[in-house]
Amino acid sequence: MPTPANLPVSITITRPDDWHLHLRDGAVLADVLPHTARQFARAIVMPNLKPPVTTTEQAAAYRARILAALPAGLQFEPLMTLYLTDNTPADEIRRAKDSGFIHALKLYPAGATTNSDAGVTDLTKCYKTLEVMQELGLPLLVHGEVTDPAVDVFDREAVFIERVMQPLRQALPELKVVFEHITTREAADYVAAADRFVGATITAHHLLYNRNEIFKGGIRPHYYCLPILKREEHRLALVKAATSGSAKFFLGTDSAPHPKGLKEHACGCAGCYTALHALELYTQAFDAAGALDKLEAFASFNGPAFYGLPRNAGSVTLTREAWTLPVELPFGETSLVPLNAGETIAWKLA
Ligand SMILES: NC(=O)N[C@@H](CC(=O)O)C(=O)O
Ligand SMILES: [Zn+2]
Ligand SMILES: [Zn+2]
Repeated sequence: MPTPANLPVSITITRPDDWHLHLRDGAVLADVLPHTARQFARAIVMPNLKPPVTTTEQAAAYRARILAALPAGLQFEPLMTLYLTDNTPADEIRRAKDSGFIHALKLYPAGATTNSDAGVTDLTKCYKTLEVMQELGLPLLVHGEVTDPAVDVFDREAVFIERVMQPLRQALPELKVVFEHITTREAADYVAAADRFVGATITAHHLLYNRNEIFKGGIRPHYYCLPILKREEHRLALVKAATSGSAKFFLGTDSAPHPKGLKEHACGCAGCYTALHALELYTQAFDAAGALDKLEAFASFNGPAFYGLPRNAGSVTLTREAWTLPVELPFGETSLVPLNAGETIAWKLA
């Protein structure tokens, strides 16, 4: 189809980063890492391995395995994180900061999501440790959902704001906090109204889809992730936040690979694999909002500013050029189904 004359046919932006990524470990690393490294110069690497990455020593070893899996010719810097537990000692925070390669700690409320069993049972238990993070300027990244089974799964993020976020920010007002993968109007409003110590990542899939997508013509497990897709009004609030020009919102794909057999399953895993085409999906979302001019700050400037890191050198170009995604990808001994498998999308990374 010819492109109408008034639509931009390409966009060039400073090389972006992914501020929320799951790379997993072992043989599959080499299958997923090149997808990310092709688009992004750096990524905040999530620590929810089995067992979780809880010490600086473990993070150093994991970082070395990531770099060893990087194909020659690709430049990529993994920004490591530690998994916060009820017992993370203050000394571990100092070691993490001194390492130079650990950029944050991650809060998984115990039981909230994939590999969160070793997560925090009550955040107030961690306040002493968080105080040291505040002092050293090491951000806390939060999976912002309560785990109370009495709370409806669609309300868990909004309730987290009241039950965890507000008391935390009251107790430690200068602790840098990233509200990860926000999915609701409540979270977008909360972050927009907060001071400079709070930021948020937004995924491409939460910008593009509402919860209807999970149930279109039958149950579609590849659209199941946590926090779960919400109503259209929430998607619109996320698009508004991402395209607002506010420096508090930045790109975080939450690309989360799971083997095909565990997604297409009676009790399927949560997580969408978008690393293959993330930048194209974000471009599509910003284009649909008429806000391509806001993509660069969201993808390439706001994240480094929040983390106190320099912007990347170099650039990437996307063209309005339709291409069809593979139906599956290699994933160690098994296979991986990307989000939008077999579908044609409108933008292509050059
Ligand atoms: N987002 C997801 O649905 N899953 C993530 C975990 C997470 O980010 O919560 C995963 O590790 O699979
Ligand atoms: Zn999460
Ligand atoms: Zn995640």
